[in-house]
Amino acid sequence: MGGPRNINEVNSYLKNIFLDRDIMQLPMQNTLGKFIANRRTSKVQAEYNLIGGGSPIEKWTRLQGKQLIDKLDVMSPETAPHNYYVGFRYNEPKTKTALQNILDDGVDRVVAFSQYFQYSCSTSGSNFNDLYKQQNELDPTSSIKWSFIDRWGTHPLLIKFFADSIQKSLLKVDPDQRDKTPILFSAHSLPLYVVLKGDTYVNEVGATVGCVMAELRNRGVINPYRLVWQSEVGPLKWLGPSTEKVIEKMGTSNLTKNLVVVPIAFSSDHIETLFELGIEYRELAKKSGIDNFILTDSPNDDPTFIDCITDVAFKHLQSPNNSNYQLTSRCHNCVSEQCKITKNWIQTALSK
Ligand SMILES: C=CC1=C(C)c2cc3[nH]c(cc4nc(cc5[nH]c(cc1n2)c(C)c5CCC(=O)O)C(CCC(=O)O)=C4C)c(C)c3C=C
Ligand code: FES
Ligand SMILES: [Fe+2]
Repeated sequence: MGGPRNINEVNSYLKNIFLDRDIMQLPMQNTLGKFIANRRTSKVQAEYNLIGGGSPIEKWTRLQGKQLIDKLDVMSPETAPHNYYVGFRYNEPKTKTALQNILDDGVDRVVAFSQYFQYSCSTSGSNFNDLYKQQNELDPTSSIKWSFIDRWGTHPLLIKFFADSIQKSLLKVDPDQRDKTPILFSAHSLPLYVVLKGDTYVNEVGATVGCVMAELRNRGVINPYRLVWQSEVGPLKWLGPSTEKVIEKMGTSNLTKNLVVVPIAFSSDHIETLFELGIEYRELAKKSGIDNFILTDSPNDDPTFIDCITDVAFKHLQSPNNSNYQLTSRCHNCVSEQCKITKNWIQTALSK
């Protein structure tokens, strides 16, 4: 997604989100999207002010990219030297900027590596659609050989990262309460109509949670757990149960005084982890009677996570077409002409 680097970029960042037809379709989108973005700007600016005045996403993504290519140069000398480019969707450096830099550098082989572990047409799908449009404009003769990493939510090192950080967090609970402490996995929600369209995200987040819990059970961890959904915006019906309501009820019904919350769908910190979970829901938990609210760390530059993205890229370079058929398949009820065009391009690019 990217994020505003300072509060002056919040308005254009929100406009870009509300004008993206892959994430939402509004009547008279050009007018209504801008209107909603303008109305939300001061609220979102205040939230960014509480987390340091801007999004840390570019800092984390560059640290991840740099460490990934350094490791890859050693592991895969036959495909070296490697380089990384950051392409965000709603704020600079956008995909268009990254692609222009790639072309200026004379690169002829590129892996489009989605940093969302779990695929949704509203996130990764929107980015692949944008990538198609930008390359069609800037590189119409297709001088670049492309391949795609579209989902990796059950990679063993990703599972290890989450299992390790949950175990570390449980150590912050008194031993006599530790095994009973609920683990709440929280992911960004989807409007229900997107789920019914056939979007695979909910399923894929569930798969990540299932693998993390299987690993923890193997290690003898017996805690109860739930998967809950955060950050709904606007009047639509969204997938529940909502993170906010579950935290509140767990506290007010006296179910627990300790809670471990795990952001399970984000590769680095941003407003949803730092503000929504770290400030807003921490306060809500406290008010509801949960004294010990423990938020696990986002992957950021954790060494296990860096090993994970390196391994994902390394395996991909050895076998670049292995996600081909899943990525080119479409949601059951997809009516988007753009999805069709992008998926045709991906199919053609992979067979080159
Ligand atoms: C990781 C998964 C995400 C999914 C799936 C997702 C779907 C989705 N989001 C919106 C609308 C908004 N999302 C906004 C912010 C936002 N969304 C995600 C992640 C997913 N979204 C992140 C990480 C962020 C925050 C980024 C940051 O600022 O650091 C916003 C803007 C914020 C606001 O106005 O409050 C909107 C709007 C929809 C409609 C949707 C599925 C269709
Ligand atoms: S909306 Fe999922 S493929 Fe088009
Ligand atoms: Fe979102």
